[in-house]
Amino acid sequence: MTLQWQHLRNPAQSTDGPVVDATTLGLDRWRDFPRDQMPPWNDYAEVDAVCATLANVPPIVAPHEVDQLRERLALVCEGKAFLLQGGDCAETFDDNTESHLLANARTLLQMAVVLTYGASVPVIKVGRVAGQYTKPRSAATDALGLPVYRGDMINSLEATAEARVADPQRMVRAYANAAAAMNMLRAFLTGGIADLRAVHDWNKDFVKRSPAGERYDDIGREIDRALAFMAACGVDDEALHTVTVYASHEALALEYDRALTRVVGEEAYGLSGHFLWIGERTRRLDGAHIDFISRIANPIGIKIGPGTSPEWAIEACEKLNPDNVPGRLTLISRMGNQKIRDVLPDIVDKVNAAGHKVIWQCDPMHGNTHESPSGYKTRHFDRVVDEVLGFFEVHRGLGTHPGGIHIELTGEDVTECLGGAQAIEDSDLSTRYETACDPRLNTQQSLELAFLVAEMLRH
Ligand SMILES: O=C[C@H](O)[C@H](O)COP(=O)(O)O
Ligand SMILES: C=C(OP(=O)(O)O)C(=O)O
Repeated sequence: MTLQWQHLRNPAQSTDGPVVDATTLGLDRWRDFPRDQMPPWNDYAEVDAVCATLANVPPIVAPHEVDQLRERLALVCEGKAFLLQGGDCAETFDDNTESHLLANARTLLQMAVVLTYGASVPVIKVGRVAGQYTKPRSAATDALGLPVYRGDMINSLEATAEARVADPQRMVRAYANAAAAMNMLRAFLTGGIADLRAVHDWNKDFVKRSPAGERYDDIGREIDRALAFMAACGVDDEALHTVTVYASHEALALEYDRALTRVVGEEAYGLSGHFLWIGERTRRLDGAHIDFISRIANPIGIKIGPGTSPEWAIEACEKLNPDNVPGRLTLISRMGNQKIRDVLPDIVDKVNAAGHKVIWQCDPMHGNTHESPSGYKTRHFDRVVDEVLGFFEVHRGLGTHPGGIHIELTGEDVTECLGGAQAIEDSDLSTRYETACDPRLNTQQSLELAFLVAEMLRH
């Protein structure tokens, strides 16, 4: 099955200019609604000044790319493609390096190859990248009694009271870092690294020696043979040499996302990223985040935790996708492996029965976090896999499409999540525990998961 390229409108090339303005589109109505996880800004005049600057900068992504992603996601909605979304829990300015970005991108591409090859399904690739600089938190203070770290866009991870003050200037740094990341990814992904002929180079040395790395290399050899066959037949296609990875982040610091919103023609586009999502902690239907995201044309996601009712989900669909556009809305379940089989079926069943076109995506990370005996925030690979299994079981049972997975991962050899073929134990966590917030799957664990998901998709 191949993705059908459609003719895409490029509103940025329109000479007509906006035909409606921000006020008509209600882009600032969110300011009047209750807002959870508010960044503790001290100086609102400075916030306004920063936003005025960001309102005039070139955006991170382009409107036609946003439209393209929505159209591709429509295929996921129709059961003809799979959505793979992943990246850091929290991007940091320090780690916004070429090597880190490429390592993460390569891991995502490896997973995509395993899924595409293993399940013969087109895979839409979306990174948690170029903007994932904010974090919702459970408490306002950390274990030391300091204001909690809320992501590099807001304050610093450094454990001092001074570093934890929310600094509006960090939004400018976040923008600059996001722009640099997006620029680099665009250049590299179309400039050879994503070429399927380089599929073996994506396998880093530390992964090659793992069982998942070996299986991956086997696929690589089969792809080599297939490419040689196609070349011999004279078949070549751009899709074999370049890849599109879209950028996504949680729309949490609304000042930032609003400042990077542009009105194009009759619509507003949140151009801080292609795909924006609202988290479990900020999804109140009468709140600021839902209002803001309801007014932009991007494909959007909403995290749904174990406390979600089918009625809530239906109301969210009505509010966020009143025209029932396929590809517009993704419901990202993050229930925990022990709850998904009980809570998700009713939601899927009723949303479906109400006729709402949504993508069902599974985030098997956020419902499975616990503190290890040695005090690390961690997740066990078995529970992650079990939640994905549960997700597939629910959809198989209802005859609906398990549309995608949403993972916190890194291309580094970290030890943040327990288990997997490396059998990471509690005593190993301290070896390379590097996340700024939540534990991520390392490359080997990510690949293992991709093989398992490919099998689930195949069946
Ligand atoms: O990534 C998600 C949240 O920011 C995170 O799980 C909240 O973590 P906390 O409970 O440590 O605040
Ligand atoms: C905070 C996140 O998730 P959730 O809102 O599901 O907790 C996240 O994905 O970074």
